[in-house]
Amino acid sequence: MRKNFKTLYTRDQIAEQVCRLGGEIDRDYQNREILLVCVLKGSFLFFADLVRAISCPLLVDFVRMASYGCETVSSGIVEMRKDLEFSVTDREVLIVEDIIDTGYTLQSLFHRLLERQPRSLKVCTLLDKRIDRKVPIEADYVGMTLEEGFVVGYGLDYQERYRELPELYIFEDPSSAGEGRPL
Ligand SMILES: O=P(O)(O)OC[C@H]1O[C@H](OP(=O)(O)OP(=O)(O)O)[C@H](O)[C@@H]1O
Ligand code: HPA
Ligand SMILES: [Mg+2]
Repeated sequence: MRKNFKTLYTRDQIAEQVCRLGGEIDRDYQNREILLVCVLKGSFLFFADLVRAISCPLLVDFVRMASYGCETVSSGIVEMRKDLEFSVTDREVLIVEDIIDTGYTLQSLFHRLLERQPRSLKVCTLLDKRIDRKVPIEADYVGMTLEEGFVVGYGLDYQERYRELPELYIFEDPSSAGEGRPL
């Protein structure tokens, strides 16, 4: 293992939480159709696993939000680079995020979708990092809480790298980006 990657959650630990979340969502939606919204890019692997852990009927759609660029600190300016294709009006909508950190990304998306008058609007996040939260926004379904650190792997990036790693890691040394990968 390279010293700049510290394992946060293994594949099995992630799978266990995804399975739990799928069960909670099934219990709450009671077989009603859900429009699941994948927040690209970071959520793509979590989303792909979560849809297969849910038994309710569902539709999938994708938005692209971005605020971090190449930094590990949010710019606070959230761009919607790709909108949904489905209308959310009168649908049961569930936003699927990989991580809530400052909350700026989710807040921006949540308010945009709320204006379109969904029947319900909820949030599921794999990781909830509360320490740097700048706006009061909470998820309805949380995989794991995170105390501190910048996370990569399982969809999450640092400067667009490491999304493909199957586990979640704390990335300890941004200055070494690109030099190594966990072995
Ligand atoms: O709560 P916040 O501080 O807003 O941070 C969370 C968001 O930041 C990351 O997206 P990013 O802007 O890096 O785009 P990406 O998903 O393409 O990596 C992450 O995937 C979340 O969507
Ligand atoms: O810890 C993180 N990792 C990757 N992207 C992020 N965006 C906000 N926080 C993070
Ligand atoms: Mg990112």
